[in-house]
Amino acid sequence: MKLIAVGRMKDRAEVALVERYLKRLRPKLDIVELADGRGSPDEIKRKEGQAIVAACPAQAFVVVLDEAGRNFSSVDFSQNLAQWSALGRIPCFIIGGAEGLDASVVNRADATLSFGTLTWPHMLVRIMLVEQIYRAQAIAAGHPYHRSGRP
Ligand SMILES: C[S@@+](CC[C@H](N)C(=O)[O-])C[C@H]1O[C@@H](n2cnc3c(N)ncnc32)[C@H](O)[C@@H]1O
Repeated sequence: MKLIAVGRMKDRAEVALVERYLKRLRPKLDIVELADGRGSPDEIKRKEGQAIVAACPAQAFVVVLDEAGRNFSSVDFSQNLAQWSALGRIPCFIIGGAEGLDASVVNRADATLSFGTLTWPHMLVRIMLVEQIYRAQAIAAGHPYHRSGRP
């Protein structure tokens, strides 16, 4: 699996949180960090969008992180991730930068994933995504990391 994310994660506390889950993932998640674009907000989105689309493997199953995207329960996300992986296409997650995502990226999406209608900082989205991928794998494996607690 692959994650294409705009921006370099420098904060040690954030890096440690990503690493906490990243080292447990099977299959692994390769993270490709893209440099922040420069210029006006529109130019930034366009340049970052070009770089994101160029970094997507041709056959990838592209999952765009978007607050206007689809809300999954963790169990639903686990089942969908298994289905996407079974297609024989590499799941490729995308997180935009401070200006958000260009339409060219949203149009490339095979699926979208929302963490609610709140806008989150992109580095926090990265941390939450790797945790949810780990949770999805734990659910699929029947590992007790995930406890639904719901009746
Ligand atoms: C700081 S946000 C961008 C905000 C930008 N003004 C916009 O309207 O998209 C950076 C990235 O984090 C991700 N993101 C932020 N909030 C999200 C949410 N609630 N669900 C899913 N992804 C989110 C998206 O990929 C977004 O492009």
